[in-house]
Amino acid sequence: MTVSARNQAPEGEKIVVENVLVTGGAGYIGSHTCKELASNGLVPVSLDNLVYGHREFVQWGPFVQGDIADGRLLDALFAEHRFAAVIHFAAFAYVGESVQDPGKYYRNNVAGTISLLEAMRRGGCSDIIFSSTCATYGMPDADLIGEETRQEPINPYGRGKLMVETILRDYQAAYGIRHGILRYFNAAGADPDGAIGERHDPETHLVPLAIRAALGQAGPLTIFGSDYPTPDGTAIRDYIHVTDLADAHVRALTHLRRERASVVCNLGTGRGSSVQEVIETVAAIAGREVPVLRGARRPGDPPRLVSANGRAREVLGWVPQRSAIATIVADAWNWHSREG
Ligand SMILES: O=c1ccn([C@@H]2O[C@H](COP(=O)(O)OP(=O)(O)O[C@H]3O[C@H](CO)[C@H](O)[C@H](O)[C@H]3O)[C@@H](O)[C@H]2O)c(=O)[nH]1
Repeated sequence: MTVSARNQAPEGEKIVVENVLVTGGAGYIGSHTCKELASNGLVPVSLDNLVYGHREFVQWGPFVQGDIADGRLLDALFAEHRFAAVIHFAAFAYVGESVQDPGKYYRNNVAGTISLLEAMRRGGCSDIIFSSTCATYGMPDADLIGEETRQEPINPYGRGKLMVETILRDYQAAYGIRHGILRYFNAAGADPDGAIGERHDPETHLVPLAIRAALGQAGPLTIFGSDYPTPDGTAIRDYIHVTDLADAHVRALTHLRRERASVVCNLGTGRGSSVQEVIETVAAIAGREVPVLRGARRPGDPPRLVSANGRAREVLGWVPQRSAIATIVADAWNWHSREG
C-alpha cells in the first residue's frame, strides 16, 4: 500500500510528490512511523527540535532540526519538499507537567499546531494526521471507550489535544484541510528489529519502568494504587504496540487521500491489562522478579481506560499485529536490555 500524491503541480507539469512532513519524527511514535512510511515507499522528512527527540532515531529520511513555531522555516520546507501530507507528532506529553506549567503546553501543543496549519495553508498542503490521546476522554465510566464517548479532559495536556481537534474541524470547514485524528491509548513496545525504541527522560511509563526495575537499572517500581475497583486492585490500561500505531498512521494517510474525507479513530486493542498483569508479564519474559513498592494512587489516574476499536478496523482495515501484552513486553525487553 503506498500513497502518492500530486501536490499543486503547475498546469502540464507532472510531478509525483511522495514527501511527508513528520513533526516530532525523532520521537518515540514519530520515528517508528517514519520507518513504516519508508517501507511503504514514502519519504518522511523529520522536523524535530530535539527537546525530547533523539537524532539517532531518524534513520529513514532527511532530518531538519527546528520548531513548528518557526513559520519561515516551515515555508522553506514546504517550498522545497512540496509535502503530500503532514503527520504531526511534535508535542509535550507529560500530564503532570501540564498541570504545573499549562502555558508551556498550550504554547507548544496548541499555538504550535496553529503555526503548522497556517504553513500548510500557505504551502497548499491539505492533509494532516494528528496525534490525539485517550486523555481527551478524561475519566469515562464506559467499559469500552468509543469515539463518541464524551470528551471531558481533566488536565491541560488533554484539554490542549481536544482544542486542536476542534481547531482541525474548523480548518476543514473553512479551508478544506482534511484531518485524521488518531486517539492513542497506551503506546508501548519497540521496533521488532531493535533499531529504535522507547527512550524518555524522565521516564514515567509503566512498561519501561518495570523493565528497568527488573534489569536493576532503576529502583523498584512503585505501583500507583492497589485499591482500584478492578479484579486485582490495580489500574487497567489498553497497551498498544508502537509498530501497530505506526501502521495505523499510514492507513489513515491512505484513507485521507483515497476517500478525500477526514477520519477520527481510537487506536487501542479493545483489551485491558492491569498494572499487576504487566509486572507479571515482565517478570516472565525477564526470567526474574520485578522489585515493586506499593504506593498511593497517582492523582488523575482513572481505574480503567480501554478502547473500542471497531472504527479503526472498519474504516482503516487496521488489525493490531503485535499488541498482545507478551509481545509488547518482549519487544520492549529486547530494546531496553540492549540500551543498557
Ligand atoms: O511508575 C509507575 C508508572 C505507571 N503506573 C501505572 O501504570 C499505568 C500506566 O501508566 P503510564 O504512565 O505508563 O501511562 P498513562 O496511562 O498514565 O499515560 C498515557 O496516557 C496519558 C494521558 O492520560 C498520556 O497520553 C501518556 O503519554 C500516555 O502514556 C497507570 O495505571 C499508572 O498508574 C504505575 O503504577 N507506576
